[in-house]
Amino acid sequence: MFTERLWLSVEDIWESYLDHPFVKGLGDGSLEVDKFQHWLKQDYVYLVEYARLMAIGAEKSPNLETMNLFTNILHGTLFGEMELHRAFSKRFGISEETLLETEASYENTAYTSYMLNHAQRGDAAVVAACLLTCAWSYNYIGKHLKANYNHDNNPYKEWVDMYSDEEFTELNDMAIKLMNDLAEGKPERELKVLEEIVVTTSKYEYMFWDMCENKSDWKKVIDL
Ligand SMILES: Cc1ncc(CO)c(N)n1
Repeated sequence: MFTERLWLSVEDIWESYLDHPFVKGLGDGSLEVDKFQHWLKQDYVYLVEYARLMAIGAEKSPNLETMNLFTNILHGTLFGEMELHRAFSKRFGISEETLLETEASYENTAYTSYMLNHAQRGDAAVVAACLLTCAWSYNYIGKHLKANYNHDNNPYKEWVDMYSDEEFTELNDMAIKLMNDLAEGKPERELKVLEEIVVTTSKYEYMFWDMCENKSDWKKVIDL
């Protein structure tokens, strides 16, 4: 399967997430709250752009089954995953309006613009390649944290639970199925393009963790 080949080219990058201080801090609960809040806000506006990918994928779907997969992932993102963000923001006394007013950091915009640009000019397989890393790598991290840390007193327990649970795993399985279905029968030249997108989004994921660890935003670049 195509995703088995993809795994070999991203494995090292994904391993590095597990050593990242932000991810480790989520696992053992030591992550500073302000860094987590930075993730919460940046990720909320990230997910709005990410959801657009699935809408583009639905529009470009060659058949009903593919359309069902794209829209199921779209629904799961808006009404499943984003509920986690809304629940955490309530705990911190941040309203949804405030979350949505977040100015995306340049790293955030670079990542979503990269995906949306490829999705808009590519076919449904390209859209599937754009969205794959997000779902798959968070599920990979969630499962790793669930298996390797004790979460009894971890304030981020719900984070680990959600990204490792059955529902999110199903969402990820749909993203993997989409990729394999749509890559089937493609010539090597096109598979290489899809692979490059998955490797690049994997690097962007690392950058996103770093952005949250450093609480990077436009204010740090130009404070006007
Ligand atoms: C940056 C980023 N990547 C992936 C996911 C998982 O969908 C997320 N919520 N945020």
